[in-house]
Amino acid sequence: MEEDPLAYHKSVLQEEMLARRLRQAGDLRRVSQSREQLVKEFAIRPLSSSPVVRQVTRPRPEDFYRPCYLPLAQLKKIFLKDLKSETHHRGSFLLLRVFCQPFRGSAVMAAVEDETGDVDRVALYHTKEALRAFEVVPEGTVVTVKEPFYHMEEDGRYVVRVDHPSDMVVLDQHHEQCPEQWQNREEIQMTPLGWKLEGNKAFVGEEYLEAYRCYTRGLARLDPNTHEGMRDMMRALYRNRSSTNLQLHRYDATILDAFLSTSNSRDDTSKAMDAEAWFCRGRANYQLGQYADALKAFERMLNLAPSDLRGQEESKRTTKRLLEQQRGAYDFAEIIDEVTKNGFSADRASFISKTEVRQTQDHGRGLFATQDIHMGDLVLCEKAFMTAHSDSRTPNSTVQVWLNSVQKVIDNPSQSKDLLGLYAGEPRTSPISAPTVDSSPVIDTFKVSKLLDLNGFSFTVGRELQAYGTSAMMTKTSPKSTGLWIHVANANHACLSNAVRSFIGDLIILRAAKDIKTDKEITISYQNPAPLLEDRQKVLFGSWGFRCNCLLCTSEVNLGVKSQTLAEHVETSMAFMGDRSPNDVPATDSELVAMAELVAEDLEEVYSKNLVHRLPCLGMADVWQWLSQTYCQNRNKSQLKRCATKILESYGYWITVQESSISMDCTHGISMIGVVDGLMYLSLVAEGEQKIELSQEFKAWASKIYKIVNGSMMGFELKY
Ligand SMILES: C[S@@+](CC[C@H](N)C(=O)[O-])C[C@H]1O[C@@H](n2cnc3c(N)ncnc32)[C@H](O)[C@@H]1O
Repeated sequence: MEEDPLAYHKSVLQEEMLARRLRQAGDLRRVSQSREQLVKEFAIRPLSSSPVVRQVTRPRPEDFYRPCYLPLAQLKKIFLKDLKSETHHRGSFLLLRVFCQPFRGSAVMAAVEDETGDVDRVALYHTKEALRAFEVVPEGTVVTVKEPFYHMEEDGRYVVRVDHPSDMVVLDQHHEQCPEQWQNREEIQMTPLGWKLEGNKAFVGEEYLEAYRCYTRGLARLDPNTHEGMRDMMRALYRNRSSTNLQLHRYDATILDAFLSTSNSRDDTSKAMDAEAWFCRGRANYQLGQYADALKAFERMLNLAPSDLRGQEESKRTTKRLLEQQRGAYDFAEIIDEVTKNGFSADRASFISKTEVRQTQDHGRGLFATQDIHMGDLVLCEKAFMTAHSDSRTPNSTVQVWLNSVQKVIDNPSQSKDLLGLYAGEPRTSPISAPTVDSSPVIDTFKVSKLLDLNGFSFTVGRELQAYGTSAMMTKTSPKSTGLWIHVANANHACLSNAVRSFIGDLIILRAAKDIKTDKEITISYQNPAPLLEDRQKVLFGSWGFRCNCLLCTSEVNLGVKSQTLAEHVETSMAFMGDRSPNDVPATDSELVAMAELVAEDLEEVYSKNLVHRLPCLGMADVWQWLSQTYCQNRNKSQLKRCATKILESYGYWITVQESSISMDCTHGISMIGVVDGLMYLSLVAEGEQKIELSQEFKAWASKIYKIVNGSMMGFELKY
């Protein structure tokens, strides 16, 4: 293979950089730029207004380090001059002021000074993607960087690198650590009313972070024990901040502020204000998936303001969510219509009550059935914790899911336990919420990156409207998306699984692929099972760090399926079919058909023991499919019947036909679209033989399997 000169060049540079880092590690910082140089650099950078492609990459495990878990009060102040290269300054903090407008590259870059006037740069990684740099750290902001890491970046320049957002604490002007020289006199003298008005101005201008800061400063100026007039001001600031938090998706804080703003007084003005607070509370509960609490909040709101249309609408919407949550009452056709219009987001509740997370014997936690679930039934439907879709600006959806998940739990610490409880590799830990230090939850961003690898799913949005398995479905779709579903993430893998997953917008759907008894573990296949055992194990080990020992995998070892022979036959079969589409095979070309029959016969021979045990023989499914399609075109019904039955057997489904009824042994079946094809061929043959009832029964089975594989019936009639 030819070597890519660019890749080679890049790897040489990386090695040189690493060598430089190692050489300089522990050396005292050398000043590399003056304040004037930085002012110039930062004045130019924000001017680039063209949309940037975010080149944020996920860190390599060898670069992981832990966040600071100590409060500021227990850390020792150091200055920029004390920094050492490639060093985590454990037990210390820097006190800095941002002196230029920051800009966003792969990180938010800020030019900072310390109290001695020394200057440098801070790179803030992993901040919320949607925020502009000046919203994250506006010019003039006073910050502390806890346990700073002084690191050489790709361009060969050093920065104070912040990977865990909680390692940087923004200080209020009144904070005891904020030096007088950096205090803004005008701001210090502003009254709570002044802050409220400033906040309102920012809110109207949709500068929600700024509005939040203003209301917070206003509240900090208030003495809660003052007279009633001031209490009204305090409630107003809380109420306005509650609405602001709602806009910022900070739902925990919305609820708390709304609570603190209610007066429960009976005069009309207070009632109107309290109604607004209950509304915010209800909306926040709704967004957190706490529908029962949301409904209560909207009822309280409507008690105070019975004719409020927003309250009426919200309470109707919430009632629907409760029904979905309790009964799994979904109209999937309606949801598909909605998600295709709404950027692939479904306003729906999760239905997970038929399942429970429990400890398994040897695979950590797993998902278990709390009731009997019939084949084809909905096991669960879960709304995503986070999804992201690739686009030209942010080509990597996994990076977005990672950053937005980190931000989501920083904004809503009540959800941190759900996220951080997911499996992130050995050792397994029991779920705990992120600790709050210096008023902000400490989230280890690297841990979130790691758990995303083990728990995230990649999927393709836009498929919902197409018939499953058609070329339209494969081609008329958006690029890859990534999603995280907290409950489903507990499901373990089996190639021979008893449930199948599918996606509609940001909902994941699990349907039972066979009857599942109460207390049985529910498994899904993490990948489309490849015909060869080694291929399956390679992917599972490479991506999830385990080897599968499901019945299919162990049988292929124990039943002596000779991997080498099988691999050769599967390869022959693939090569044969790869060259020829059945559409191009003339009806008269019996030689080709005979060749395909020989390939199939050889494969049956290799799989003979699997067949006796009615286990799937995935390597021969394609050739039977090819033959079925050819016989179908040639209108050779008896051969079609034989080959279609073989397709089903390849996937582990065994049918017995008695008169006009059929029974299917699905014990070891793997639900894939090929099974639906096989059943529809059989339906066609029966129809040709005038056995209408039998034909209908095959079609009913076909639609059942289609629904399992596709999640809904969308596209079935279109395809068959
Ligand atoms: C998405 S998590 C599933 C839940 C996980 N068992 C837990 O304790 O949270 C994926 C991890 O579960 C384990 N796992 C899943 N299926 C397995 C299997 N069939 N055999 C062994 N380990 C499995 C692996 O450690 C894998 O990386």
